[in-house]
Amino acid sequence: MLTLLLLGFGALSLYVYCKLKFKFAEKIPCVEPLHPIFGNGLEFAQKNSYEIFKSLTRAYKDNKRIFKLCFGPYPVICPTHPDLIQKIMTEQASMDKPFVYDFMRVKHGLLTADYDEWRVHRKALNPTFNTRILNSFIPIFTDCAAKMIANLRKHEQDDQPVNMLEFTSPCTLEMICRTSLGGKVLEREGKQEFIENLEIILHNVGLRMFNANLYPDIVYNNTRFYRAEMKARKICYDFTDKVIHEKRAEFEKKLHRTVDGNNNSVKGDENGNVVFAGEEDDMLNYKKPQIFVDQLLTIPNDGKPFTHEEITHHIYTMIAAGNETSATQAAHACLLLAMHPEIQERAAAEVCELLADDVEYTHDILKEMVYLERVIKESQRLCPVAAVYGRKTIDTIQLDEFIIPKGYVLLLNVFALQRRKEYWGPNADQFDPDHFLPERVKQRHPYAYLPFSGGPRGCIGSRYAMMSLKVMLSQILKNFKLTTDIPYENMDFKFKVSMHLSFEHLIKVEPRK
Ligand code: HEM
Repeated sequence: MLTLLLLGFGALSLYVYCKLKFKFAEKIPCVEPLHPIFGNGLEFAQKNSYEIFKSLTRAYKDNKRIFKLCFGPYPVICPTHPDLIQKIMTEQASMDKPFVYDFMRVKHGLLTADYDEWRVHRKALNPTFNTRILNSFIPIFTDCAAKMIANLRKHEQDDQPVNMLEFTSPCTLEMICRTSLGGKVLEREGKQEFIENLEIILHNVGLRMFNANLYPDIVYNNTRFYRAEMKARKICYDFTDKVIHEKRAEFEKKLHRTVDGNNNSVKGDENGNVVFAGEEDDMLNYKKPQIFVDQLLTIPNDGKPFTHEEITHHIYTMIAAGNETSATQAAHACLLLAMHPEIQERAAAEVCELLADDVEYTHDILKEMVYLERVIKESQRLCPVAAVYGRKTIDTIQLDEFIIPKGYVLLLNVFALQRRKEYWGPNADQFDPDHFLPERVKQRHPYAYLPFSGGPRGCIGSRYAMMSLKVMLSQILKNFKLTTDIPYENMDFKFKVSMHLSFEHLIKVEPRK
């Protein structure tokens, strides 16, 4: 009897506590069906990641401004209107990331760092993605794309389609590894193991993010996924540690030479990078690619050099954030082009004219690929690889009449946002690159399109991604005609860390005459 009374009292206290704690969200519309104890959690637990994504998208489409999802009593706030999204993206109060980002185990990396650390690191790293540095990467992008084209050529006489992602993935991985760790990184001993184990890490992190039962460390750390992830991390870190140590030794040798040669003074470029003796011309004119790790070794981070751990976390963040996203987006764009022959021909005509006589890629040529840019943007609108992402409040923020306290998760679904007819018109679900004609862009809400997120914590690599995608896609279009048997209406998605097609990118490549 006493036990029953105690249990009853405990349950009542918990109920009252939750009622008071989550009172701020009481009037925010919620998604039905809502279980009295588990909230929406039960429904989610019974679904696979594909069905969860479908229900989430329906909920975002049905709600005009804001709604909530309840996991037990805990509310997750889901804004749907671009005004509210703009506020979230631009206010300091919502600049932090939810706990699931911690599963990546790169706490100093920009993607996951706590707000205070992120602010300092982002300020230091912004210049490492400036236009001149990005331009210094063009020869690397071109070389990696040429290898992808050579591999595709082996299939241009096949009757069977290829899976385009199998060609774009090695290409973007090589781009990101060479621009972040140096030109010869994928020629080193152990590179195959590095690539395979990187895949294991990314896969297992994604698996954990989409399985709430794997969230508690005590559960995950006792699974085979944890053991495989730790083993893979050791192999990858051993590989990159060696590269970073060698780079540091090289940096220190050059620094001594420079300091001695300049009577103990060191010159810096406009980003604060050290300019080494004998390399002034190359470095100040960005003739050599400005490799990310070299920059991390030289730029100050709030007056101090970056530590080995910080450098490692930044490198892995770039690889995790920039590789699969770009590869998948390139494959999506190819499939959409294969499904829309007229648009493909127009884009091909533009790139063939700009790249006639095999001219070398330059910043200006890439800038002139205006139609291709609209194609890429439209493919990011309809098939955004980063379709759902989150923020966490570090202070109270007002969204409409609701005051959201510190410590709550704000969940954004750009897949739903980028297909809303209010902003994209009656053909919102159609592939139409003219959605990005300058006059139409001007009329639209600036936060109705967010494939790279937005505001100060938006993607630092967005221009890198656009340049590398233009090089890859212009080479594919210049060399091949793409066709597919998959009708556009059948495009369907599944959800891992990023959004994927629920089938392969099966495309036939024929030589372009
Ligand atoms: C098509 C390709 C890409 C897409 C769609 C994309 C998308 C995004 C999105 C949506 C975010 C915000 C994520 C969040 O808040 O959870 C983000 C952040 C980030 N991205 Fe990208 N990205 C791409 C390519 C790249 C590339 C190539 C790099 C690096 C070379 C990169 C580096 C980063 C980093 C470091 C962040 C964290 C920024 C911060 O919090 O300050 N991304 N990206």
